[in-house]
Amino acid sequence: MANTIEWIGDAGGFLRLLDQTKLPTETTYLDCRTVEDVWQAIKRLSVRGAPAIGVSAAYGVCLDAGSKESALAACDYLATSRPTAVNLFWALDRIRHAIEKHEASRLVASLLEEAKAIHAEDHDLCAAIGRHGADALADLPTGAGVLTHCNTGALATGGDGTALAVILELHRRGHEPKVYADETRPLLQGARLTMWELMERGVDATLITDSMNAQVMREGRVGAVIVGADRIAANGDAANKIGTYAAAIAARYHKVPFYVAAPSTTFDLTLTSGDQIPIEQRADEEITCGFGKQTAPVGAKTYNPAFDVTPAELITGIVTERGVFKPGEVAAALSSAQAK
Ligand SMILES: CSC[C@H]1O[C@H](OP(=O)(O)O)[C@H](O)[C@@H]1O
Repeated sequence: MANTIEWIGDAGGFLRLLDQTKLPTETTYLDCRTVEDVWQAIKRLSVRGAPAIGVSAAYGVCLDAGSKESALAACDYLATSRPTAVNLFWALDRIRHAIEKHEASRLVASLLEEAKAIHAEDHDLCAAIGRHGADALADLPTGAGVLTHCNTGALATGGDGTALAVILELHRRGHEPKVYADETRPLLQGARLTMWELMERGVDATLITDSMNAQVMREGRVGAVIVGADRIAANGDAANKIGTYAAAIAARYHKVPFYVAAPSTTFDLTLTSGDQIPIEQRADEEITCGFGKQTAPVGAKTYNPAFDVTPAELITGIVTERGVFKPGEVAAALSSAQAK
């Protein structure tokens, strides 16, 4: 598996990102030597996925940390790249605290240590999510169908992923999950990235269009749905890639359990409900001219929210590194764990 995110060198080094806009046909890397390079990479989804965005931004600040002022300005700038994934803001806040705490004389080295710690911690969070999620789905019959949306694997995180970490753990344990991957329009993270990751790992995966998922559930092919998240409010409402909400409605109608997998760094407990989650709006061309192919009249108006919010009532359980919780209980569980 190619390295999604890698810091090259020491304090004077740079950030190497696997360019996810080129997958699955090309494995190419972006060497980011300025904060602007990292901002652009996040904005155009060369690096994407809530945890991976946070990790990349943390490293990005290290590219302009010659003074506390420039480092803090880099944090503010990177925070404008994408609005929904709260991991970005969590990681930048942690870097801001490190800027305040450390001596200016060795600031870059100190921030690089903090960014590497954030990266390593996310790797471990993914592993714990994989274990807890596989435990929760252990009663699925061998070979049961598992539907997922967008991409939540190693390409989206600092480790094996969130929802995909659960699927990979089920695979490792011999449950032989048959994955149905939504292609995930308009940027096709499911087709381009999830299928690439699962096929690389030898997992049985079938690509479907987003509009097929209700029919696949109706045909009884799906034993569970598991997706990721970009921001989860205190009541358990979860923002995730557009199309997730429709999958949750179909799952409820067809009595298929619907799980959300996310680390505690994806929770925003300052929000009482998902209505307060900022939803990124993206360019018309992603729909009218996807991957350079004009498929709608030039100048066609679109509505292109990158995320939607699944209400807690449609979620069976939220898989975190601390365990699996009902949506209404997860905030208290995470808060009590943080208090310890
Ligand atoms: C563990 S990744 C979480 C989340 O991020 C993805 O969005 P994007 O590809 O726009 O960064 C998708 O919503 C994943 O479920």
